[in-house]
Parts: sequence; C-alpha cells; structure tokens
Amino acid sequence: MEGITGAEYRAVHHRHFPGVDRYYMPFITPTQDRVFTPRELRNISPERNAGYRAVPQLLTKNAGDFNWAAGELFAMGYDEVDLNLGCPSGTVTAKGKGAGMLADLEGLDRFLDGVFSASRGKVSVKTRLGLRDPEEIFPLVECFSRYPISLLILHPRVRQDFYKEPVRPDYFARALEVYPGPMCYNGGLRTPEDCAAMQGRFPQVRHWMLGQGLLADPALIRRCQGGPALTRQELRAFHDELYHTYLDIFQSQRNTVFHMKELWNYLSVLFDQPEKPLKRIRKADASPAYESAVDELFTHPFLSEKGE
Ligand SMILES: Cc1cc2nc3c(=O)[nH]c(=O)nc-3n(C[C@H](O)[C@H](O)[C@H](O)COP(=O)(O)O)c2cc1C
Repeated sequence: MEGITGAEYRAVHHRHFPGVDRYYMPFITPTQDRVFTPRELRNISPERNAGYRAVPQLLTKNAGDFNWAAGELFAMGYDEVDLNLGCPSGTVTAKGKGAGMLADLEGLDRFLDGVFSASRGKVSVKTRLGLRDPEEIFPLVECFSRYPISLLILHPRVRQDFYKEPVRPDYFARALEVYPGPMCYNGGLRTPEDCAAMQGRFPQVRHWMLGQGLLADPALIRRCQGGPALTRQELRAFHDELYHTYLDIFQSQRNTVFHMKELWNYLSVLFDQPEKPLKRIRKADASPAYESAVDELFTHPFLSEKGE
C-alpha cells in the first residue's frame, strides 16, 4: 500500500508476524526514461526484500514501459509482476492509468496483448469491478480471459466507490463463475470472522489479499489460523523495530515520524480511548514529542483486553 508497506515495513512485519505468503509492493510508475528512481530502487532491491516473497506492482498504461520494468524486475529475480488496474486516485485515473484503464476496454485489450506477447514471467492483475457500474466486470472478465494472467486479484468495488462504499461480494461471486483462471479476493477483511465468512462463501478461492485489516492488526493472519490475539508487548516490539529501522534508513526524525503517523491511522483502533495521545502523535514532528505520545498511548489497554 502506497506510502505504508515499503521494504522496511515488509521486512519488520515478516520478522514479527510470519505468515504472509506474498507481499504485494506499493505500485511504482515506470516512465519512458527507463530508469528506476532511488526511492523505487530502495523498495524493489532484492537485498531489501530477502527472506520473504515479494511481488512488485506496476502502474502504467504503456505496454512498452511495463515490459521494460517487468524485464528488469524478472532479471532481479522476481518471479511475478503485478499490474495495477485498481488505483482510484483522481490524479492517476485522469491520466487513464490504474482504475482509469477500465474505462477503455479496447485500449486495455491492446495493452494486455502488448504485455503478454512479450512477457518473460508471471504477470498478475489487480482490478476493480469497473469505473462506475459493477456490471462492467463482465466484459472486463471476458477480456482478461484471453490472457494467461497468473492471478486475477479482484477488489469488488468500482472506482467511484473509492475505499468508502461497501464492497460488493455478490459481484465477486458472479465474476468467479465466469472467469476461468485463478482468482484472489480482496476487500474489507478486517477480522478473523470476516475472513472465515468469505472463505465459507467462496471455498474454491485459494488466494486472499489483506490490506487495511492487516495494517490495523499485524497479527491478523495468525488469528485467522486460530492463533492468539496480538498483545501490547508484541505491538510495542514491532513498533519499536520499525521506528528504529526508519530512523536508521531515513536519517531524519521528521520523515520517520511522518511514516509512523500513517501507520497509527490504522493501529490506533487497537487501543481503548486512543484520541488524546493520537492527537499528540499527529502533532509530533520530531522524535521526543512522538516517543512521549506513543508511550502515553501504550499505557491505554487494548480494546481486546478490556472485555477479558
Ligand atoms: C493508503 C492506501 C494505499 C494503497 N496503495 C495500493 C497500492 O499501491 N497498490 C494496490 O494494488 N492497492 C493499493 N491500495 C488498495 C489496497 O491494496 C486494497 O485493495 C484496498 O484497501 C481494499 O482492501 P482492504 O479492505 O483489505 O484494505 C491502497 C489502499 C490504501 C487505503
């Protein structure tokens, strides 16, 4: 997820909470310059992604740019590259990229033809149901069916739903009936109960992608597998290692605190009455203020501990 689940997050998460079988990276946008930026290189370098399976994701509407970047990534040793057809952001869709590509079926078909006729490795696709109308998924699935997509990850919302409107699992069910290849479900899985309910509904689906639910509870997969709930001590250890890793890499308290704030937007739901210290975290712009606010938050009980 853009801005949050970079290489540092993935490595620290994997060390503390093993169980993710593939981390999909935040998208990178290849350009005609045919170079990765230093920031992109930090995210994709194989050394920083060692010890777990990572899948780089590309956001582009140009098949030549996709093929160049995918070729470089396969040469680095990645065995799968993902295509982003889901990003709903206005600046992305206005350029006809991300979910914007779903608006032009013929253009998408030409793009996929250009990608799959040249591809030297597995290409997966992350998509939404369409731009405005969920019925758009049916012609889209027909188009996807013509290509050897290694995994079709379907987030059952349209672009206009952004991340706000409810997910539409009924449309996932209908797409599953007609799409012949492997599919992955993504969207709104926040608790072990959510995961169990969807797995019960779609027993034939073998791939499940977690997003915001895993950010809010880094131990969600362990819990889905019947393991114990996250403890405050575990969260503290995870937090502290991530925070110190960022300080080392960025050599900037401000940048580190900025990154940690993004994560607290999700993690704060674990605590009882997080509002006051959370406000202090959001105001902090250097380590002393940030650390003191985090210490305060960790004196609050976990919501899960309250009822016990
Ligand atoms: C802040 C943010 C950044 C995201 N960045 C990406 C991204 O880079 N690539 C991608 O495929 N999806 C991205 N997503 C979408 C998520 O991967 C996921 O599809 C979406 O949040 C729905 O699933 P969830 O309910 O499990 O989070 C992002 C979502 C958010 C909220």
